[in-house]
Amino acid sequence: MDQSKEQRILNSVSYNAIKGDAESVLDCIDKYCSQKEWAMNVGDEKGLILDKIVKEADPTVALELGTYCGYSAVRIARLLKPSAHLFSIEFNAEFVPIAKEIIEIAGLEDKVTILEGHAQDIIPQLKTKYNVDTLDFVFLDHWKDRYAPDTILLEQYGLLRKGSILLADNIGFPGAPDFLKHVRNNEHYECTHYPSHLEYMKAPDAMEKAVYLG
Ligand SMILES: Oc1cc(-c2ccc(F)cc2)cc2nccnc12
Ligand SMILES: [Mg+2]
Repeated sequence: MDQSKEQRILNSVSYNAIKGDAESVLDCIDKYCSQKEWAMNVGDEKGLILDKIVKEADPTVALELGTYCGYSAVRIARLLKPSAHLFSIEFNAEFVPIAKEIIEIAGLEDKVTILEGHAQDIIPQLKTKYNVDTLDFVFLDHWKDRYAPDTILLEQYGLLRKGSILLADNIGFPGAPDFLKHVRNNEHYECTHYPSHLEYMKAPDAMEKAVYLG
């Protein structure tokens, strides 16, 4: 059976990246996806915004919704302090082993736990099954119509604390209007908009930071 695009991305990382070097893994994926095959990684331009917010948050416990090939998991985990951990939720069973392998090539397998399933099923288990207290940072990068309901789940399950930082990808394109409606003009959130561009393209996109105020 023909290989998938995601398997081809893994092949490229496995062949070209330096084992244990997260930067080289990111560079390899960005090179492959800008020169060979477009893929929905957050990419190098929006990746710099992600880096900035992760450094600002300096999270002990981070959550990512939408692992895909593990690009943003590597991007986030490479910035985490020794005691910190990233949980990443992915529902597509084909992507999970590819992301695990890419994260391992980056040498970050101890910092990242990939949870396979739908966010709406896993979020309710984070405290009980995964011993999470509250989340310091959440990166939303899964299906856009799930940003708002999953954010509400995070609130309802007591997973956000005063100062928890949410960062959402694709606010420009494909867009997440319900999420923006939920966090903007909401006394419980302080929002900041970051205009950018769609990964590896000239088309406009944006990210939104929403700090939970309790
Ligand atoms: O960053 C992204 C971009 C796109 C996407 C798809 C098709 C286009 F034409 C343009 C952009 C989809 C995404 N789905 C989930 C998480 N992130 C995504
Ligand atoms: Mg995205």
